Parts: sequence; structure tokens; C-alpha cells
Amino acid sequence: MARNLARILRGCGSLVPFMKTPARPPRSSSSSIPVRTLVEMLPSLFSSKPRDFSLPNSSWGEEMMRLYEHYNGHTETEGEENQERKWNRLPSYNRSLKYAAGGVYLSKLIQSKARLFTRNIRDPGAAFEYVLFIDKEKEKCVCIFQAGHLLEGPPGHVHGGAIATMIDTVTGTHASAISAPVLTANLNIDYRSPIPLGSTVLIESTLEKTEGRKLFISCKVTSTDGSKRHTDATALFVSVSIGHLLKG
Ligand SMILES: CCCCCCCC(=O)SCCNC(=O)CCNC(=O)[C@H](O)C(C)(C)COP(=O)(O)OP(=O)(O)OC[C@H]1O[C@@H](n2cnc3c(N)ncnc32)[C@H](O)[C@@H]1OP(=O)(O)O
Repeated sequence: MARNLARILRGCGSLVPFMKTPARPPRSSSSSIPVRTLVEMLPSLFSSKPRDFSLPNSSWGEEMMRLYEHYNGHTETEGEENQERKWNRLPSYNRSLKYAAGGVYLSKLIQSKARLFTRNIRDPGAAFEYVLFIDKEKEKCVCIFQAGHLLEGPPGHVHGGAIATMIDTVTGTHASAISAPVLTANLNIDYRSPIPLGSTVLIESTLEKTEGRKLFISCKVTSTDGSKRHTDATALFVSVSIGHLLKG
């Protein structure tokens, strides 16, 4: 049991955003691990640092790099006061938790082969290359997205499902930064003009309002100079408890 626990803790990745207000999950009759205590302990006990996929790699094109440097230049630096700095880069990992062990409820969340949908292609640049920045007040998020050749839908252009995935990812990450954990309850998308495969676009999300557990977010996808509107969307996220996630 102790060895299993050590493996879980070693394998922790990016569950941190989901840990803000953990609720009490039901206890497993088949496990002696106190689930709530363990779940709450996980984020503070990471022993290895997972790869941050939102940092530049060799596949990033000129436009992706230019915009990354632009927004990163506006990133708040720890311990440094500068009112001009507006955007904070959000790190991005390819898994929530790595190893499955430690009882029926934890095993539902901790699946050894589970990987974040957008971060599971080994070949850099082949699919989803993106980095997100959030503004200080958390009212807005901006994502620089470079669409790789594996995302083809119509010839030479990005698949609508891949665009929906990115919109869900950006608005979902935005909502999570405000009130984790959240689930997408509703996503409406208007596809206005196709996105060329290999191109870099901007995905901007705006918090419109919150009502109790509900977060209403709007989103647009444009060319990087803003002259072309590719996609408009609205999304509704609902804050849920860890117990809701465990229930499935
Ligand atoms: C790092 C990358 C981040 C990526 C983020 C990706 C996020 C995702 O893709 S999540 C996966 C897809 N989504 C899901 O699987 C969610 C499945 N649905 C559910 O679990 C539930 O229906 C859930 C959580 C949305 C709502 O259930 P529950 O917590 O019981 O809330 P419920 O009481 O039904 O509704 C709460 C409020 O939301 C409203 N609501 C719920 N669903 C909808 C909907 N589809 N449309 C409009 N309103 C809705 C309700 O009317 C209610 O409003 P009010 O409080 O004013 O009465």
C-alpha cells in the first residue's frame, strides 16, 4: 500500500487547477485510503516536474514565436512590480495524474494511460501547438494556436472538431482558472471561414458573466492580425465538486 501511494504521488501532473475547492467524495468500502485526505495532499507533494508543453519548441513557426514573445513580454514577473505587464502564461501538461492505484475512486481519476487529448502527439508541430495567456483580472484569455498537418478536415484546412477542441480547451482553461473544477455544459460554435492547415491563429476568450455556479464565456478565432474572423463561440461552464467528477 505504501509503495502504491508513493507511485501515485510521484506520478502527479496537472491536477492543481482542479484542487481549489475539493469536495468530500464518498469513501470506498474496498479501500482503506482516506480518499479526501489523499486527493487534497496530491498537488503539494509533486516530486518530479512534468514537461510544460506551452513552452516554445522547434516546430513553432515565425508567427507563433513572434506572438509568444509579444504576450510573454507582458507576463508578470514574480517579485517585480510593473503595471504595464498584463498577461500571465499558463503552463500546460499532458496528463492529470499518471498511475492508477489506491482504491476504486482514485483509480477513476488516475488512469495510467490517460493523456490530455491535445497534448498526446509525440511529433512536435504535427497537431495542436498552442500556448495560453490569461490577463491579471482573469477576464480574458488569449491562445496562440498553430494547427499541424494531422488536424486536416476539408483539404488543406483544419477539421471543425479540432477547432471545437481548441475552443473548449481555451474557454475551459479560462473557466478553470476562475473556478476549478468546471465541466462544459454547453458549447455553441459558428464556423465563419476555414482555417488553413499549418497557419497560426489567435483564440480569444472573454468572461461575459457568472451566475452562481455558471460561467458564461464567449470566444473568437481570428487571423493573427485580426483581419479575418474564422470562428465565434459561446460556452457555459458549471462548477462541480470533486465528488461529481468521481461519480462519473
Ligand atoms: C486543461 C484543459 C481544459 C479542458 C476543459 C474541457 C472541459 C470539458 O470538455 S468537460 C467534458 C464535457 N462535459 C461534460 O462531460 C459535462 C457533462 N455534464 C454534466 O456533468 C452535468 O450536466 C453538469 C456538471 C454540466 C451540470 O450538472 P449539475 O452539476 O447537476 O448542475 P445542474 O443543477 O444540472 O445545472 C446547474 C445550472 O446549469 C444549468 N445548465 C446545466 N446544463 C446546461 C446546459 N446544457 N445548457 C444550459 N444550462 C445548463 C442549469 O439549468 C442550472 O442552472 P440554474 O442554477 O440557473 O438553475
